[in-house]
Amino acid sequence: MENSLWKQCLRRLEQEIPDQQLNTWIRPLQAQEEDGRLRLLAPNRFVLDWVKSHFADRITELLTAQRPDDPPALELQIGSSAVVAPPKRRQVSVTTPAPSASAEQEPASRSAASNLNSNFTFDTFVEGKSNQLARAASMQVVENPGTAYNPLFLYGGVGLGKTHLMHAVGNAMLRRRPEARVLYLHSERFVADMVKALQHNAINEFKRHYRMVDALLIDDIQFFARKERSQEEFFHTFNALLEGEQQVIMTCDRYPKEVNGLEERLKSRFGWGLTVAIEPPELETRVAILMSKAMQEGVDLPHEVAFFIAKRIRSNIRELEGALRRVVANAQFTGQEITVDFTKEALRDLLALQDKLVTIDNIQKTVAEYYKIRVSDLLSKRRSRSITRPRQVAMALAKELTSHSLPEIGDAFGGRDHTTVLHACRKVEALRAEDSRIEEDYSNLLRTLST
Ligand SMILES: Nc1ncnc2c1ncn2[C@@H]1O[C@H](COP(=O)(O)OP(=O)(O)OP(=O)(O)O)[C@@H](O)[C@H]1O
Repeated sequence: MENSLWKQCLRRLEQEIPDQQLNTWIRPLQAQEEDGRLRLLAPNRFVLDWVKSHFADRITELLTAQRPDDPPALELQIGSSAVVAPPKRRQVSVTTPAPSASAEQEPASRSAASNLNSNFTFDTFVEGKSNQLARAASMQVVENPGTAYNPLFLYGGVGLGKTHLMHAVGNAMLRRRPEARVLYLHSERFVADMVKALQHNAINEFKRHYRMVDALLIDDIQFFARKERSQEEFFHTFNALLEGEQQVIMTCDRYPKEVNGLEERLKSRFGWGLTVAIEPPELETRVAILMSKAMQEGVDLPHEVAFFIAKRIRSNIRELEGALRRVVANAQFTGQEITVDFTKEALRDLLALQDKLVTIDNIQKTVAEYYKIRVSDLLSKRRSRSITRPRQVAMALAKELTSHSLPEIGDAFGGRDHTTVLHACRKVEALRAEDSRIEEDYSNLLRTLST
């Protein structure tokens, strides 16, 4: 059967490796099997090197386990088995109108035309575990635009910094080469422009406009879903840019393969470059972001206040910024000092709303559903691993997400002692550090419960 070796490996790897890592490193690989050999084609050197150093041994093990008597050889190389050839390294010939004199003389007006937000730079982007890879890949794109990772595909939930990073690349490219043509736009704008061009019989100008850029930054491509004509146009624009080694950066609120109503050929082509997730930031990063935003605003934010806000607001960075803005505005308005008590008061409605949303009841239901067990199991005395682990996770979540005390949490879990809850919290903390599956489960649950 075609690719059966790889399919079996993949099934195992899917159980062993967290989803974000699978999406970035494993799923973009294309497999070819012949004469007892498995050849894996990586879209670029970065993916190739990473797979070689992090996964090749494990893949070899899995192959050997499938055929212990005659272990298949593993070959890793750059390439694509797509029916349509991947982009060639040649310049595409587009008719580029001569730049206008004013644009030549004033790089600033270029950047205005780029639609870039000059505040979204690498300097103002706080690095954390949740965005490390995305940030590193973005910086690489600045170093080698059009060739390092093309396209660069950033995905993740709302308000996590995708747009910020994309603009940071654009701004850095312009700083290096003020004459570069960098264009940022939202996918909706692409669709609207195309409709207008069709109405005015100007589709050729439309094509030319988008194809003459050095870098096209296009946000929220989930908006292309079910818009066939726009996808068609985007597909051609995208191919032309890739062929010309012009950089394409895209963002999306989810992994491209999970966007319904997006053509398969687009989805598969998006994987030719690098696809990286931005995850919700962990507590330390949220604190660092708040401190950095406050500093930019010239506000003296005590560390314990940043910590308090970051602990209570977890859903996304936009909300975090909103909360900070509210506290700062209140302080300026009333002339009071920013303390934890002042912050509690300023954010009272917001925090009350959160408390209402995240109850122990809610946590138990969500955890039970996630692990496919019953809420009554969580509250029971049963001690099998399949029940105790979810129970410990639920207790740790209750401690992290609500303001209930340990005895109260113990009570809510079938009348357990507070030391049992404390033990559960420590156990889960240790497990998260050493077992990536538990870490992934915990972050998934945190995300579900805090949005
Ligand atoms: N790591 C970070 N450091 C500093 N600020 C950040 C960081 N991540 C996000 N932000 C800020 O959070 C806000 C929301 O980020 P952004 O608009 O980039 O989110 P997004 O992921 O594109 O969301 P959407 O999908 O809604 O467009 C911005 O003001 C941005 O500056």
